[in-house]
Amino acid sequence: MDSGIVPALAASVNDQFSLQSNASQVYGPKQPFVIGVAGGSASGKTTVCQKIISQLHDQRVVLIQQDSFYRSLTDEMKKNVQEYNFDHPNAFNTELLLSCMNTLKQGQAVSIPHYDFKIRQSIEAARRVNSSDIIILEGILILHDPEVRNLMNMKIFVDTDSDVRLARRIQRDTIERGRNIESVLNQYAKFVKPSFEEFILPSKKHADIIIPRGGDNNVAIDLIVQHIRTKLGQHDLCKIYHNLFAIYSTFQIRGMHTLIRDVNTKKHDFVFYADRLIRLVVEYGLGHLPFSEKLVTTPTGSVYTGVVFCKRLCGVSIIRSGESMENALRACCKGIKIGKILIHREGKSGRQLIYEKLPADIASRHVLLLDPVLASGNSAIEAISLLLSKGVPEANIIFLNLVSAPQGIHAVCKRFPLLKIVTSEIETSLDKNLQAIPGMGEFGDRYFGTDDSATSLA
Ligand SMILES: Nc1ncnc2c1ncn2[C@@H]1O[C@H](COP(=O)(O)OP(=O)(O)O)[C@@H](O)[C@H]1O
Ligand SMILES: Nc1ccn([C@@H]2O[C@H](COP(=O)(O)O)[C@@H](O)[C@H]2O)c(=O)n1
Ligand SMILES: [Mg+2]
Repeated sequence: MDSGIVPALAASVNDQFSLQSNASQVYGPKQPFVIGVAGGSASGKTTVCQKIISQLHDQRVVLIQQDSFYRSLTDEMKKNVQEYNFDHPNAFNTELLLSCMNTLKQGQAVSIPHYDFKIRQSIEAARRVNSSDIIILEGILILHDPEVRNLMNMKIFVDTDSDVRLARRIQRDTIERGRNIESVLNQYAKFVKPSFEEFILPSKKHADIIIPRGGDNNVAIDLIVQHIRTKLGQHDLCKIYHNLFAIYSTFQIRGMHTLIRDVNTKKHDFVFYADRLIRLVVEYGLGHLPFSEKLVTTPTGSVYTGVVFCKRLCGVSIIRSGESMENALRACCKGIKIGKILIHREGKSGRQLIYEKLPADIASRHVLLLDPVLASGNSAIEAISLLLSKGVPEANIIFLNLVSAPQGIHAVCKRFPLLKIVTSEIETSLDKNLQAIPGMGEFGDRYFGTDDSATSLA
């Protein structure tokens, strides 16, 4: 199949993001993956970026536009705006762009200006932008400057026929940028076309990938997204540990995580969205129970080939946060027995079992172990060891979390390779206090309203 994608210099894609193949690398310091998207005006750069971002919905992506770094025009220049070349490299504040990009590459937040095309004015530090796993830098001249090019792990050139670009530009600039047809045509002939030929077109040779037809080229966009995913080594931990299952992320799930992770979220909302996520984790976890085939007859007289899940189940919550997951489990499994374990934390690594109340016949049940946060794994190991000592087969335990830190995953998955962990998101790391990062604070305090700050916000 012809994708229409041209892998111009595919081998030159910087390999610093090559697939991480061993566990210790997964949570080591990692630099953002920077993608540059260049091309003539109205070639479809912004459209292509939006499509890439939408397909990478389970990744943290930030879009930086070279347009934001346009220099403001003085009043004098504005009077003669028809003489100003907005397509020349000097029209941009490239020093500021480089400094912002370098800060983002170091993983730090930065303030980006906003450029108003209608009044041709830049507003300094208008938008606070956090660094991300992926940074997309888009603009007509981002492949022109060698220093800007050097920032990139992947360089894309959007190649669209010049007639199509002019037609789109007339439409866009008259509708969105407050121009009239005559001024668009004059500017195009005087500056846009000559600068395209002098600066933009020659920069195409630096591209790793050339996309003909821009945003219409879905095959090319799919291939680019696949390549980015491979380079990022997404879901590496799931590849390493076949007993780890992360829910497939959607914008809905990211949105709920955004709310429960936000320090300013009030208790009521925290509980509401945590409950929604917990319900998803519980449903997904139940899907990992053994099942057998079952045929049923529908009201139309047809036969439906279905499944029936194992019914000998119980839940075990690790007090106190784990209790927040009990309701969701009860809602999914009517009348389910739920046991409890209380583990006391002593210092950084010490754990002591304080209390247990488990169904007497637990050894013959499948156990859904409940704890919203897997951090170091110390409490989990204590709880799982107790279940094993009661005769529960390791393969009959499904450990349900909202978030799991890599360190906890390594500790639990290595020690109990037959048990399954089901989680809604994998964290970046643990801090020195053994808190999951980015995390969501003390889950139990926020959920049950025993946190001072949460109570005051409620
Ligand atoms: N494949 C396409 N078909 C039709 N219109 C398009 C297509 N791609 C982009 N456009 C329109 O053309 C204009 C310029 O596209 P845009 O993505 O903003 O280009 P650029 O960022 O390269 O200037 C926009 O109004 C956009 O909606
Ligand atoms: N005040 C301005 C600033 C820029 N332009 C034109 O915008 C084009 C770049 O934006 P794209 O989304 O099309 O890449 C560039 O060609 C400038 O001519 C402008 O008209 N007025
Ligand atoms: Mg654009």
